[in-house]
Amino acid sequence: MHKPHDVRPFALHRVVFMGTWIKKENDKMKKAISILGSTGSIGTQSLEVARSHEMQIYALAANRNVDALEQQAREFLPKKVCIFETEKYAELKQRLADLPVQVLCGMEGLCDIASDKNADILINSVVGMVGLLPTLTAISAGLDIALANKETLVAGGSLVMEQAAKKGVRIYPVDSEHSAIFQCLQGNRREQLHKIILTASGGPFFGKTRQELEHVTVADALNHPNWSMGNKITIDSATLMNKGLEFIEAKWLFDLTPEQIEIVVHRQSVVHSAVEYQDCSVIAQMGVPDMKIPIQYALLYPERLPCPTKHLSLTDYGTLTFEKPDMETFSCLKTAIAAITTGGTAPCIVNGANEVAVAAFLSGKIRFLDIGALAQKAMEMIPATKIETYEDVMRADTKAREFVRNTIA
Ligand SMILES: NC(=O)C1=CN([C@@H]2O[C@H](COP(=O)(O)OP(=O)(O)OC[C@H]3O[C@@H](n4cnc5c(N)ncnc54)[C@H](OP(=O)(O)O)[C@@H]3O)[C@@H](O)[C@H]2O)C=CC1
Ligand SMILES: CC(=O)[C@@H](O)[C@H](O)COP(=O)(O)O
Ligand SMILES: [Mn+2]
Repeated sequence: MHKPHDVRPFALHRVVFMGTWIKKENDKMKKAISILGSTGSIGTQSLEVARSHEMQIYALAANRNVDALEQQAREFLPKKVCIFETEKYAELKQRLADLPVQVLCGMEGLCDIASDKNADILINSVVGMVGLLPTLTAISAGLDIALANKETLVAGGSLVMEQAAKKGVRIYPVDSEHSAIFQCLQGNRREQLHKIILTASGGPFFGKTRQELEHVTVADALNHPNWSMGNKITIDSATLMNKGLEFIEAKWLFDLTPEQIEIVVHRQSVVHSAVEYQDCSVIAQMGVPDMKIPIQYALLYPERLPCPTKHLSLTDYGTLTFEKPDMETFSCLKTAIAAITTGGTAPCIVNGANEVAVAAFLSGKIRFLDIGALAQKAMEMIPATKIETYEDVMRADTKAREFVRNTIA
């Protein structure tokens, strides 16, 4: 590995050429960003936002997509690049040999980037609870986080929020609903909040019966009506586990009780969520369904600059609809709410079971309804325990994964 670069490249005013850093004094828009999960749906849209505001990219990380990572490294000239899969390290290093970039790998590499305060903010957009340790590492280092990786909060929300508060680290929500809630909370008194209204699209199977869901295919489940996203979250949207994970994410981000969270199915995904205050005023955040809006808000908060997306035309929609979710057919939602009501490691168990079950569904090993059944069974069979440390979370996650693997085998 070559010698790391100047460790304080952003401290001074510099205007630089040919791939070195541009940092203008007093220019708050020109943030330096590190992205974990840069090759995914959120990662690439984050880079679009960064490109449109000429932000600096300090570091990039992916799982195993060497082609995309190489291309991103050539365009954005980061100081550090990490590939999680160690078997891909030598190839990436060789491909980037002509660039002044430090190439890292594995969890060590992710945590190196997460703790590097040459960046102003870390976007955590990896998929799965593998994102928890980098999140905790960024918090220990005192680095602010734009958090898309909801599994981090589902599995270890108590640890994350406690440590962020202790360190004074800001966690900006990227998830569209949570960004909406965060936006609706601005300028109002938190103690006067009555409840939040978390909207759900209902996914591709809205209105279907369990019998109709028995033989749906992977392609059917990946056909989300409004959003183009990575495979795992798209399946979660189809089972409504995504809304269950978001219920738990909202609980931790905004310090709510389960009773303060209402889920409403809103098929158009235009109202991204709403909050109701004690005076019965409901404030909603709306916009076209495009993740670049919440990503940009997280990165530029509190600024509201032009975003590379479309303006919302309400008359193009005409009608916006709101309905109750069907928790009997979409049992994942019920299971996730039961898990956070139980507390401790229960949400982590449901999350771990769901991650393995979704992967099994995507590879054709189980059927669609098995996902919810496995998550529920894991929660029933594995006793929930208190979370005091990261190891407590990891133990529960491992048990849940083993349980599902053994049940499927
Ligand atoms: N997509 C969306 O619109 C939304 C997503 N989210 C949340 O954001 C997160 C990311 O979702 P999305 O972008 O859709 O997912 P994708 O599957 O599109 O992308 C996942 C990204 O994470 C990388 N990755 C996976 N595992 C690791 C690892 N161990 N180490 C480093 N990188 C890793 C992947 O790399 P590689 O390409 O090499 O596999 C890829 O860059 C999820 O938690 C999701 O729930 C939240 C709201 C909306
Ligand atoms: C874009 C985003 O934030 C997703 O989490 C979205 O919410 C998925 O849609 P569902 O409402 O169908 O889960
Ligand atoms: Mn969401």
